[in-house]
Amino acid sequence: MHQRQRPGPFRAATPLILASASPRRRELLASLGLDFEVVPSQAPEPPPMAGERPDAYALRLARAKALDVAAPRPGALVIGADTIVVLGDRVLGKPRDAADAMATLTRLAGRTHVVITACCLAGAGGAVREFAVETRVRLAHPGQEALAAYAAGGEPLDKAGSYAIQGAGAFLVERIEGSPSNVIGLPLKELAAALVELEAIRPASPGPAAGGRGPA
Ligand SMILES: Cc1cn([C@H]2C[C@H](O)[C@@H](COP(=O)(O)OP(=O)(O)OP(=O)(O)O)O2)c(=O)[nH]c1=O
Repeated sequence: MHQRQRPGPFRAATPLILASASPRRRELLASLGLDFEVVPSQAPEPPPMAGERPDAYALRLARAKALDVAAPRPGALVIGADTIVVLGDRVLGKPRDAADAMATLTRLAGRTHVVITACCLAGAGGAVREFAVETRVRLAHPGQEALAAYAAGGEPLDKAGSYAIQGAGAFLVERIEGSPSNVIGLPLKELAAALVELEAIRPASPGPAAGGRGPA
């Protein structure tokens, strides 16, 4: 699938591929103004290994997704990412069903957790840049009834941590420290900086509306 370019602060300077099936990641990357292909990775997402740090785990999955898509596609820069929710030292992935979502939300409610999104930028020769970004999120406890209704509503099902700050799940969010886009699936500030440094993207030239002085 091809994501058409739309207005935004950057332009692609090299062919870019987003190795993701996530519509949120597609939207976030497109918001930068970039033209790119979408090729979801078929890499498996195994659970963390014993003793593996959460950021190392997220990086391992992001790398597997990027390399899976990059290997047969020379000349492109591939972006792979993985988002996990971490409470204490426990990694909470996507829920199996509404009951599992309710169990996760009950654990998270009234507490602060960390959302980690790891990104791997890779070419056919291997990974060229990797980083993991953390955002701290404190969820309120709105009461069991509201939690159960939200868990049953469907939105939590494909989301790490069983909530979506960009959707109805915003009603749960008491405080967020760090990048909001990182929680939704891509840390846009860090990703744009890495892509600029690799000369894979560059600032877009300002359109006619920018630059000149408007009416006083
Ligand atoms: C906490 C939170 C997670 N999420 C989403 C982001 C990710 O899409 C998802 C975590 O799953 P991931 O396994 O990171 O990604 P994915 O399976 O959706 O897509 P792919 O592996 O093909 O790239 O949870 C939100 O959209 N909003 C939120 O507030």
